[in-house]
Amino acid sequence: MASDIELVDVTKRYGGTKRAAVDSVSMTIPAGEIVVFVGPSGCGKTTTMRMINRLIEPTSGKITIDGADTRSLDPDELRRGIGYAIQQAGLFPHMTVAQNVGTVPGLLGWSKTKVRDRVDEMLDLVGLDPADYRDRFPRQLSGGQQQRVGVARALAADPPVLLMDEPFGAVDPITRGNLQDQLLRLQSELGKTIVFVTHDFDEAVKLGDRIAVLGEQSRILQYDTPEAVLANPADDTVAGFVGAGASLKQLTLRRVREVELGSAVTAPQDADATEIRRKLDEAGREFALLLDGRNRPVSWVHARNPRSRKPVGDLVSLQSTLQDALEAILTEGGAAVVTGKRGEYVGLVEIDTVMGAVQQARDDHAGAPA
Ligand SMILES: Nc1ncnc2c1ncn2[C@@H]1O[C@H](COP(=O)(O)OP(=O)(O)OP(=O)(O)O)[C@@H](O)[C@H]1O
Repeated sequence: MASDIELVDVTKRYGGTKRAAVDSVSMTIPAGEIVVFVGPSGCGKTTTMRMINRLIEPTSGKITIDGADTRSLDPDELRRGIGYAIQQAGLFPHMTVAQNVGTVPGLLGWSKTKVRDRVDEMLDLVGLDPADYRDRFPRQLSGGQQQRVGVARALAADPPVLLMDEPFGAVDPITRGNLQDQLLRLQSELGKTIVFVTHDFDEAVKLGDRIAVLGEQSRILQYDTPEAVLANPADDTVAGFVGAGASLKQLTLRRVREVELGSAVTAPQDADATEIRRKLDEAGREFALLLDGRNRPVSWVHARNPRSRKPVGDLVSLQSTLQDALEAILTEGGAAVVTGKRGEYVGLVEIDTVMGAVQQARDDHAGAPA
């Protein structure tokens, strides 16, 4: 279950300020997508997001969720239908994990057993063993665990809409990466409409189905898919946000399974030198990939010296990104070896394929020069 969100000429002027914090923003957030607001500090991201659940009341303009004008709804009721996760999780310190996660279902009048089951289900979903964590207090959790509980709480009442304001801002980069992966996994099952605020353009690229790059007063500088924003930034400000390495970032968006794989000359690892040389001569290649009895890559051999073998190091899977493949190509030299579900050899990613993918993204999104 997911809902469209529509903002029409939404403006927020805080009391006592001359300039609007958010000036006449209009946008549609499609049902079931993750839309990321990214922009500099103070540009109005949080204000724009909080107007959706009326934690901040718009000065003018209209916001609808599934066509219903949010002004026509009771704010408390509206907020119960919208999950909300914020930086540092915002957990109630005097409540246990279970009480935190169960807050909204409790307010909605669910029975005790139903709330308890739901809490356990949500903790499982975000990778925390309920038996271990249910009765802890927030201070007894790491930063990353608190963030997970924050996400579990936001999801507990199964709201069609989720607002996430820098929810992973306060954790180290590795935990942050794990939390992002987990959110993407959850979203592939849940298909919520998610509005996500971040300062971090790389996070926006990773998570967003679409990115709204916001400037001063939440002016929308560009609203498009990450691929399109990277390949063709709308103006210099957006280009500045994209930063250096746009091509490398493009590669994080493409998976190995999406490109045509090359093939290596292969031989069983116990093949003799003459046999290997014959195969290489036939194919006009220099290197052969030796496989074990279950077709798993073991080592590379060179035609000139078939007895000296170089173990295969970095492998990539069909799920890996092309950036992972490039990394493997650079460390391994030559090509990245791709393996399937059971570790079996399925093909190679070569450097030309990687370069072709970057070029293709540019061609696909080539617009009028900004
Ligand atoms: N309660 C308030 N009263 C007056 N001005 C406010 C208030 N809250 C925010 N502002 C101003 O509104 C503008 C937008 O703030 P907002 O928090 O929405 O920006 P943001 O893009 O989320 O920033 P950050 O990334 O730093 O969190 C800022 O200039 C801020 O100073």
